[in-house]
Amino acid sequence: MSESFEASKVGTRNHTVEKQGAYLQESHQTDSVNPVTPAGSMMHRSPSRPQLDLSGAAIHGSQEEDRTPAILLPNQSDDISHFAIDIGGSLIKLVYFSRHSDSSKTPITPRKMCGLLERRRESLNGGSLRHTFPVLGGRLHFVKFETNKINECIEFIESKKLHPCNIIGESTYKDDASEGADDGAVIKATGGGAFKYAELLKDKLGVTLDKEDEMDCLVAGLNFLLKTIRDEAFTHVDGQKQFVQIDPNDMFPYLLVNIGSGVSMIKVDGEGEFQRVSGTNVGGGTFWGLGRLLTNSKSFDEILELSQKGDNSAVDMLVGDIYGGLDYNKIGLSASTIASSFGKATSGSKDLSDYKREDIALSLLRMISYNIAQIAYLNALRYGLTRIFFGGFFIRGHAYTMDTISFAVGFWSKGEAQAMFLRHEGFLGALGAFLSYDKHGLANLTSHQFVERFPMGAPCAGGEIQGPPIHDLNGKITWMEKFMAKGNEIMAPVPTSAPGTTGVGGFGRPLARSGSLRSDSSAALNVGVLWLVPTLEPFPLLKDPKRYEPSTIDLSDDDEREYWFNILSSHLPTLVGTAVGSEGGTDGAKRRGDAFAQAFRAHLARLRQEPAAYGKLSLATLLELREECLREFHFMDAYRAIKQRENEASLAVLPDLLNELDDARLLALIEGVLAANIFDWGSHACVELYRKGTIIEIYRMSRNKMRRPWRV
Ligand SMILES: Nc1ncnc2c1ncn2[C@@H]1O[C@H](COP(=O)(O)OP(=O)(O)O)[C@@H](O)[C@H]1O
Ligand SMILES: CC(C)(COP(=O)(O)O)[C@@H](O)C(=O)NCCC(=O)O
Repeated sequence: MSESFEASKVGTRNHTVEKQGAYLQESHQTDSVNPVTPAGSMMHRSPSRPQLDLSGAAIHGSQEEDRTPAILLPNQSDDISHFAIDIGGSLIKLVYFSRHSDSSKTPITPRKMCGLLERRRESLNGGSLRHTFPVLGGRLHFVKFETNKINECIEFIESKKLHPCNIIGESTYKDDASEGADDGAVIKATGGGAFKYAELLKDKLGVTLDKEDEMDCLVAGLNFLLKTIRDEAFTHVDGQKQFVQIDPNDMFPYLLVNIGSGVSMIKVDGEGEFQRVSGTNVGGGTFWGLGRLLTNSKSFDEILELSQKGDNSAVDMLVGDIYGGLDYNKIGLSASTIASSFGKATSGSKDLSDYKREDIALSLLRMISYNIAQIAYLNALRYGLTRIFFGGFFIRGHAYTMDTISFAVGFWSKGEAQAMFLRHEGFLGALGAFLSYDKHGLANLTSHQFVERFPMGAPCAGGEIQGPPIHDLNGKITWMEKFMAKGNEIMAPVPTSAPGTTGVGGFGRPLARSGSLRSDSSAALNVGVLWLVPTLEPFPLLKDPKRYEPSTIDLSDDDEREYWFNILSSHLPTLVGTAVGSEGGTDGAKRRGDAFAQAFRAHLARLRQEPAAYGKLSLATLLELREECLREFHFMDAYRAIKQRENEASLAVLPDLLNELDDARLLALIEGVLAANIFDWGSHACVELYRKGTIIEIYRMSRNKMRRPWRV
């Protein structure tokens, strides 16, 4: 039981909050798909739903000393971190997996793991391991690097030890005498760099790249995201982000426009059924390359930042410039429509240095975005498609870019087609490559089996680690303290971008809400860490599990959101006190408590700026975020001390209570559970009751007074 909120919510709102408890842990068997690519090549997927191999399971460490000893599953075939890589013309994208378990408690080194796997293989006569592919509980991380700094990527892989074992458990250690030891790990790779850098990766990491086709991977990655990840796709119009619920049974056809260095346009008709229908060499590389030359910017983000302060009418030739300030009404062009991007620069009297870098940056961004959007629309028209997904890192979650593309698609299609964007925009290929490992069976997972988390840890991009390493608690706290001491506001690891107005007919200056973009490294580009909980299944007695929505308080309403943000902020000191108290109130716990408060405040600040930053915001997701934040700072149960006290009080009155109960025991039990559940979510009335009385009184009140539309 937890006292979640202090401040009042009495009477004014009448919400029903259900806990996300409608999932239960169970594994079940589903058939896998074996999609056929257009070229006729089979995309291999796991033939069966995975099982945990529990044989030989043993407690690791002493049960007396350790309250939560780790359980070793020595015969579990693939408890290994590993990755897939997409090496593009501009950026390297890495998707890597890490196990759930606390590595400090289960010090299984990759070498040990290889040994375990070798023994396992021997015991199976080298046979069936390849055919048992358990889906693992663990986390999927998303990281990117600049391709021209590939060595930083290699260092990252080495530092995280992602590469020592290959996907079928073959040892990669040169000194290991076992069969296959010289083969090295086999890593799934896509993008042109999978060919270009194969030798380099072999030399430096000893890994062999198993190349997967780039288009196959893009499509597989996007299909997976649309089917599996909640709040993946969204529209972006006039600075407003709106998540789109995609029906997994009605996803096709659609057009994927992947804006990387160049642009590929792919018509997707089904799982593994697609055709690259078009492309253009005027893409993200063009923007970055030309932009660098023209503005002398040092980074991609610098150009985006410049563009936020620019006025393109100083560079672009507008219809009004040509028509003496008039609209060209007959063909529907207003005076402010861009007639010719960079058209004003034809004037012989001006040099590059006479133009403002900001204006050039905006003009370029609009030129490239409009052009791609227009080609996309024409292809959608050509094939009768109305849904267009834009991916690739050119988008970079940048509001102005998305608004511009949306405007152009809407304008040209007269509202018939819709531009949609993706939170994992640039990771489609890497994800597709990761999914192509036979063993995961990931493609069969459902949205219930993923949870996205946004840790305060160190997002890493371009080789630079921002903030503390994700698993180092002490480093993380020190980092928080350092910033607190400086009086700096720590922002959660996601970027803000300035929404602005745009339009074919307008040249309005973008309205920068924040002064600057958050650094690309801190961005993690609206992408959190995906936790795989493959054993989660929807509660089978739900009337319509697909439509079940556990979060009933939607925080997209400004007032509602502000209300809850204030409640959570004002309750924070009490929560920290409770959490620290539950850990004995030690100095160490206080330090962690302060760091937790700082981290959670940073998340709230981030969400105040951009409520949809982490997906659709509801009260349930906000509370989960807070819980996750507590766990990040190792408060596994903030209410432990209260629970202990309450349990003791409850046990003291239990005999009397049992005597009171009549035949309706089951009903009483369910009512009690529901009452506790409601209390858990912090109704003010319950909190007050709890202050004045005891748990037994709450229970009695729930039985006698509360009348809800329960079925029992
Ligand atoms: N930090 C960055 N460095 C370079 N390019 C970036 C960065 N962030 C976004 N971009 C944009 O992303 C494009 C690359 O997108 P991406 O989808 O990774 O394609 P590719 O596979 O060709 O590398 C670049 O051309 C540039 O427009
Ligand atoms: C060659 C590519 C598939 C490589 O992918 P990228 O690294 O740009 O993501 C892409 O750059 C592209 O589709 N270029 C456009 C070529 C054209 O159709 O004109």
